[in-house]
Amino acid sequence: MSAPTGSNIPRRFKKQPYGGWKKDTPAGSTADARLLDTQRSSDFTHTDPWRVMRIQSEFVQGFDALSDIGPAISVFGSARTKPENPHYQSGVDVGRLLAEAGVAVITGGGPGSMEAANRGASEAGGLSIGLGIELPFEQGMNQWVGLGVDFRYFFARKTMFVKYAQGFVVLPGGLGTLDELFEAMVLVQTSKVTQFPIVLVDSAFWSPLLAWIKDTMVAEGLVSPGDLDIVQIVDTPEEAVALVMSGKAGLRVAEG
Ligand SMILES: CC(C)=CCNc1ncnc2c1ncn2[C@@H]1O[C@H](COP(=O)(O)O)[C@@H](O)[C@H]1O
Repeated sequence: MSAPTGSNIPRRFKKQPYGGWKKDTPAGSTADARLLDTQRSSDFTHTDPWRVMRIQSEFVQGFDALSDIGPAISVFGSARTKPENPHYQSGVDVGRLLAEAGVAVITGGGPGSMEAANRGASEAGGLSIGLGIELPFEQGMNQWVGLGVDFRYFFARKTMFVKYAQGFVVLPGGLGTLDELFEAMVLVQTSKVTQFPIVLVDSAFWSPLLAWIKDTMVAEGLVSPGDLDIVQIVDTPEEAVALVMSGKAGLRVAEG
C-alpha cells in the first residue's frame, strides 16, 4: 500500500508538522466543547459513527433482554397469513406445543404466522417473545407478545433469533421467511452453529424448493448433497415440535 500523497486524503484532514494527517478542527474548538455545545445541529445522528453506536446499543439491549429466557425456539412464517388460513392454526399449535414442552417461543413479533405462534405460546402460559422490526408500514407488535424487543436493524435482530434459540420451526412464508431460513441454513452449513434443527412445516409448500435445490444446485455442484439434510420437512405441528425438541432444546429443558 502506498503512503498517502495528499491527493487522496479527504479535505477535512490537515497535514501535521510531524508529517501525518489529522482531522481538522475549528480553531479553539475541543471535543469537550463540541459535545457540550447545544447549538449544534442534529445532523450528526445520521452519520455512520453515530449509527455504529446505535447498532451497538441494539445488541446490548437484545442481549440484556434475552440472556436469561432459558431454552427457546424461533418460529418464522408469513406476516400475511390470515387467521382463517390453516397455516395460522398450525402456528398457534406450534406455539402451544412448544410452550407445553417448556420452551420460550421467539417470533418477529408481527402479524400472520408470527402472531399465531405468539398466541399459541401465550394461551398455553408460556414465554411469548417478539423481536419487532421498524418498517415503513409499521404495524406494531402483535397483542400476544409477552416480552417484546424492538429493533431498527434486521441484522442485529437476526443475531438474536439464532443466539437465543436452539432450533427453528419455519411455517410457509415469503421473502422474509426465506431470508431467515437461508441464513440459518448457511450458519449450519458453515458450522457456525451446530446441532441446530431446522424444521419446515408443510411438505406441499416446501418440497418444490428442496427439489429445486437438489435438481439444480446439487446437480451443478453448488451445494453438497449432504446439505439437504440441514432441514427436515414435516406436515404437522406435533412432528415439528417433536423434532425440534429432540436436539439441544430438549437437552436444555431436561437440564433445567
Ligand atoms: C403485513 C406486513 C407485511 C407486515 C410486516 N410486519 C412485520 N413485522 C415483523 N416481522 C416481519 C414483518 N414482515 C416480515 N417480517 C420478518 O420476515 C418474516 C416474514 O416475512 P414474509 O411475510 O415471509 O415475507 C418474519 O418471520 C419476520 O421476522
